[in-house]
Amino acid sequence: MPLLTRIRGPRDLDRLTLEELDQLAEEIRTFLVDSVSKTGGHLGPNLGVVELTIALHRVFDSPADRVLWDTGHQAYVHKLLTGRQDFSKLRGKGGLSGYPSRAESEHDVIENSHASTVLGWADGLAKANQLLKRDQHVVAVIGDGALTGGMAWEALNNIAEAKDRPLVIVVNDNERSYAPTIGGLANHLATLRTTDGYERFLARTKDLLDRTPVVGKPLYETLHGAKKGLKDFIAPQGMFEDLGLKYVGPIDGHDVEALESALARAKRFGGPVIVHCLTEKGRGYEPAEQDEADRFHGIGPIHPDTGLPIKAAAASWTSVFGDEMVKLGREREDIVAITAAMLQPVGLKKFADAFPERIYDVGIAEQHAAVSAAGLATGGLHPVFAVYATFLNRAFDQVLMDVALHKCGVTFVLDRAGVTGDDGASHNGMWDMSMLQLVPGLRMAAPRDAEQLRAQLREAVEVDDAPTVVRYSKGVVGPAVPAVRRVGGMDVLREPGTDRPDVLLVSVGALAPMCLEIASLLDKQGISTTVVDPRWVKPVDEALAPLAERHRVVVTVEDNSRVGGVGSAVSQSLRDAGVDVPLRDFGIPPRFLDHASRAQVMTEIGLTAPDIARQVTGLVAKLDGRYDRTTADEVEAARD
Ligand SMILES: Cc1ncc(C[n+]2csc(CCOP(=O)(O)OP(=O)(O)O)c2C)c(N)n1
Ligand SMILES: CC(=O)[C@@H](O)[C@H](O)COP(=O)(O)O
Ligand SMILES: [Mg+2]
Repeated sequence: MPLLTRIRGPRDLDRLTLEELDQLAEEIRTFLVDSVSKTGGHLGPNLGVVELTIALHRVFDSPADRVLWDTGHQAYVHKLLTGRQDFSKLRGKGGLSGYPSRAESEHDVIENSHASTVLGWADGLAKANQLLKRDQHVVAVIGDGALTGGMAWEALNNIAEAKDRPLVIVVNDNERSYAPTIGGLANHLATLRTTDGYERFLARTKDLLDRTPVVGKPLYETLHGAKKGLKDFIAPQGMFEDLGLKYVGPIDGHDVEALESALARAKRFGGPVIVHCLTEKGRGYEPAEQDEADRFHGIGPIHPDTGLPIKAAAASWTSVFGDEMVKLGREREDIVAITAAMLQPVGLKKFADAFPERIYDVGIAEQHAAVSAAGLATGGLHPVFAVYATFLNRAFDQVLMDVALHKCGVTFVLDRAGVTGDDGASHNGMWDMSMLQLVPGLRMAAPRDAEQLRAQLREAVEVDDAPTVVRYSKGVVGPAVPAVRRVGGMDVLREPGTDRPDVLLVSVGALAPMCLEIASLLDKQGISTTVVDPRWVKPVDEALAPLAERHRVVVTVEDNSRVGGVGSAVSQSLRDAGVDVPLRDFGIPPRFLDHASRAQVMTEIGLTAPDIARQVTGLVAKLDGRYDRTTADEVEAARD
């Protein structure tokens, strides 16, 4: 009799026997593989937390108690057990989010997918419970990878201070982020893992003594009672206990009974307590268990029986970057690379294989990566820090005050810039070109195709007295877009034969093909358009003002927030140059975008050729004093 479909909420777990719980775990794994192999998603992390999530929801009473997830990519099982079992459109428009979502469920709290924040949330909630005398347990699940993030230690420092403030921290230790987790913390967790922990000793002793009841029970009670001395003897003080946190573990993270026992003890403790659980990423699905790269951390659709991807990988922006980095590494010994626990996803694996002594994986620690890069540059090297655009947000101050203030030659390569879509609001790389406009001296490039990516990366690493940024989209790199001619540092991609064209369209980065389509649509309306790619969007090229002056209107199009982006910078630059030409900037609206495919999101926010062409047509019509809906509707018709 299937069990999973009979679980409508966590309390339905209470009536299950241990055998039924094992069956449920098996059903969940089968469900995850069947479903996520179709939709793509974080299969490996979720296969690793099946028993842990079951035990959490049996010991704690969500939503009365709060169960919090760090990063949230491993919350699929949590969703299955809290009334959400339709994964058919996971991460798709109208489907379940790939992360916790308050709109989906009262069981969800943290929606963002940025790592290392859960302990901060938990600290705040625990403080609120204490002040408001609320009888609520707070449980925070954090992975070993997320524990390498600085914010986690800021929170732990606070949590450890209040011995009387209940808070359960579950360390989900699978020894991996994508790749094996690096650093001193990982080594310490390994020590704790291998030390025959007090809990395991007790469990073994209990098991042994249960088999000899006459001697067993009193002896077990004595051992349990002598726990302080025994524990110190068996399990040397770990870092967590040195901090003042009670430590329970290591616990087999796939043994529901052991997990429930440990979690129940932690629940009763009455202060901050760490439950160290040992899990296996990808557990129960052989292709994932065998995958040494990242245990199927995040996958696209796969053949469930083999684990092989349905679609062969095409040339991506990431792979173009990775290949060029290897060439650069051969040409220049001073070039080193940095990743924040994402060596493979940012395309630095080949560089690492070629130059193992010149790659630094700093863990999920983007702030440290930026400051360390300032140190590397000051030490005579040229660091290239490759990171997803959205994850650089948290290192803004380090870029500003450590790298830029000290005029360090550091190159930041921002992958997944612009709308990414299916990973939801917190993953879109939509803030970088606004945020980095603020950094004095920083130079920023947005390549339009593979050739420009290679060229602009090379230009960037030549700069040794300021931070440089190269940012590009997620996924398959677009078609080559040739230039008609170069003006200043900019490439003219298309120009009409007239002396004073109507529109100067400033095309930023990977949107070049769309901008050329806009120009074609405008042609149909009798509107002449010059398309220019600035290549380096910061600082604004001095040649732009005189070029703009020869047009009736300037239009900018960028895959970044409209607020403070390239459009704003161009507008300010033209004003400063005394060029009084109307400007209309198109970009991402300053709001959080729900998960959907990139194309669906771009359509929804009107960042498409027909939408922009229609609006520009209306703008030009207004200039001609002949604006009416009809004109705009004509372009609407041009969509087809
Ligand atoms: C600030 C930030 N940097 C990078 C990432 C990308 N990322 C997502 S999950 C992950 C690894 C997390 O490892 P861990 O916390 O151990 O969780 P596990 O996947 O092992 O369950 C990384 C680096 C992120 N989500 N947030
Ligand atoms: C949870 C997380 O932050 C990463 O796993 C992210 O989902 C990966 O994104 P890509 O799939 O674009 O590499
Ligand atoms: Mg991990």
